[in-house]
Amino acid sequence: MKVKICGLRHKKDIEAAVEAGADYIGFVFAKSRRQVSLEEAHDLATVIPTSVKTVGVFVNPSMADVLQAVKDVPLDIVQLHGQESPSFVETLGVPVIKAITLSAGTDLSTVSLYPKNVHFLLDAPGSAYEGGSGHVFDWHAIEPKTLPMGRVFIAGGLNIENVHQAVIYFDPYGVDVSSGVETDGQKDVSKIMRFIAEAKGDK
Ligand SMILES: O=C(O)c1ccccc1N[C@@H]1O[C@H](COP(=O)(O)O)[C@@H](O)[C@H]1O
Repeated sequence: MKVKICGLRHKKDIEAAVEAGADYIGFVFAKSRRQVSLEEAHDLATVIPTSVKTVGVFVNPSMADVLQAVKDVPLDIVQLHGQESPSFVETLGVPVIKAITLSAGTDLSTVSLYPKNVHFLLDAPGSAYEGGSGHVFDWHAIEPKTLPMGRVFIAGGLNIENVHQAVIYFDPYGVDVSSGVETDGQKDVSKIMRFIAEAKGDK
């Protein structure tokens, strides 16, 4: 099971996540209380080994901004959390995780319109920002077999208590967390380590 820890802003948290076995480290460039600048992400990325992928999170960015970040940080993958179209993703030409926010009436048939190498991330709708709300979407509104689960990350309100259930229910490619590994709005190293162990089943 792949694990992405998102919204990291301090080297000590990144080092703990890498040490515990995180596969992806996410930097939020979108408007958020977790937002980092390109310069900050570049400095933070110096403690990430090449075996761990760096992911930049954007909401409806310009192509130029994304490509600048890919080059400057550098980023391995771009996570698009807005209404970015299949043609935007195709033209971008870099590895993409496309977020799909799930609420009543979300049309999942759009998934098939994106390039076949795109990964998807299922998330709850945002509240203050476009993501990272800590809210869980209605898992049972989704029939896992209708989605390419080998290319899907589950996100949205995951934490130490529910991540094992999410892994069993969806059997996804990976899981993704931000709020659930925080205490009082700050990343919590102990929660990061326990989350990764729970997700990977090596408690
Ligand atoms: O984390 C944010 O602040 C954020 C802001 C804007 C778009 C996406 C964002 N985060 C992504 O949302 C998922 C779910 O977050 P949570 O675990 O429910 O807090 C997170 O993993 C990020 O990929």
